[in-house]
Amino acid sequence: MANFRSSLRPKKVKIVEVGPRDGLQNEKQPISTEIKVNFINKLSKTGLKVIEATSFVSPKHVPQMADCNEVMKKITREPGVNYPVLTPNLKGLEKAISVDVEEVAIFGTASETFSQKNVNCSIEESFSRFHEVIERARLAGIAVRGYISCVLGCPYEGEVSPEAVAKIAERLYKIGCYEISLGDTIGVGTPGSLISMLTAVRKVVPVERLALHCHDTYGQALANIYCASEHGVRVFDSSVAGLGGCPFAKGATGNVATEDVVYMLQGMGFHTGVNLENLVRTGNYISQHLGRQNGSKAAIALTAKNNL
Ligand SMILES: CC(C)(COP(=O)([O-])OP(=O)([O-])OC[C@H]1O[C@@H](n2cnc3c(N)ncnc32)[C@H](O)[C@@H]1OP(=O)([O-])[O-])[C@@H](O)C(=O)NCCC(=O)NCCSC(=O)C[C@@](C)(O)CC(=O)[O-]
Repeated sequence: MANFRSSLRPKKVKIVEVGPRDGLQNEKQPISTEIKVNFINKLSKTGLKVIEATSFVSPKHVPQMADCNEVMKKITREPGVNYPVLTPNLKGLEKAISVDVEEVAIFGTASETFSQKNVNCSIEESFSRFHEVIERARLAGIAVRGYISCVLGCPYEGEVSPEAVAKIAERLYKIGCYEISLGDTIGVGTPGSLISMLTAVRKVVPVERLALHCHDTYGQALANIYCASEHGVRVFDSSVAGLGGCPFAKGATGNVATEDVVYMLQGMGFHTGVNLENLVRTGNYISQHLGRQNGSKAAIALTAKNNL
């Protein structure tokens, strides 16, 4: 009976909403702090439990995130919702601590050239920074997530081997990242390349500690997420309305749209905790402010069907 009951319980997935950070970081038009704060506050009412709010990086490198302090001070933090931020170094972490963040993310890559373009240092140098961040975060009681970019291809070096990704994943895990997010930064991966990479990474990091972060440049993101879910991954990063792209990855387009991910996962029987209609309204809100159509197919369909 117990087994029968547990088989009826919906399987849980965690959605990490990266719209306010990955989604907006590459926007060339100025977006006011007020709009960002409204956007995050609306996301907070959708049932999402993790909303990556901003990044504490150099404003010279990423001007759109220059208001990180104000954003963190002005948002209404809902109980039970986590608002992680990106911190590439100790300077970013100290600033994040000053506004009471509870979780940060460090970001590495398996491609030397991408590392230089993104954070202006080698992979090895980036790990020296990570050690400092992890040590300080531990003292402050702050959880640290680790990203790896270019896991299925690099805009500068092309193919990236699964072994190279596994090596970085293992290092991030061993230095104390509680979760490793595998980023297909330029959206080139297919279920074929994803399985090879995931197989290599799962040998060194437990699958419960892995997340998948897909950009949808080649339209493969949902197929990749489905495939990863069949291989045990239960954490998926996405951006509402399909916003996004990395300023240091030529040709990178938006993240997979959260509305599409939620629609698919709920259809597969996963419990996401997300109210899809509220999510669609929030995606429409930010899309209107950016002056473009919502990039989610599910959102466009539901907006028309339900008059949202
Ligand atoms: C990493 C650095 C800071 C190195 O930057 P740098 O120029 O090599 O370092 P620096 O230490 O010599 O500092 C240069 C200036 O930046 C300042 N600075 C230094 N650190 C900070 C900081 N934390 N916050 C604010 N200011 C900072 C520092 O004080 C100095 O200011 P100046 O003296 O010239 O006035 C820089 O290269 C940088 O900020 N890069 C931005 C990287 C970034 O945000 N990329 C996008 C996010 S990653 C991503 O999108 C991929 C992901 C995660 O989504 C997954 C995927 O899709 O693959």
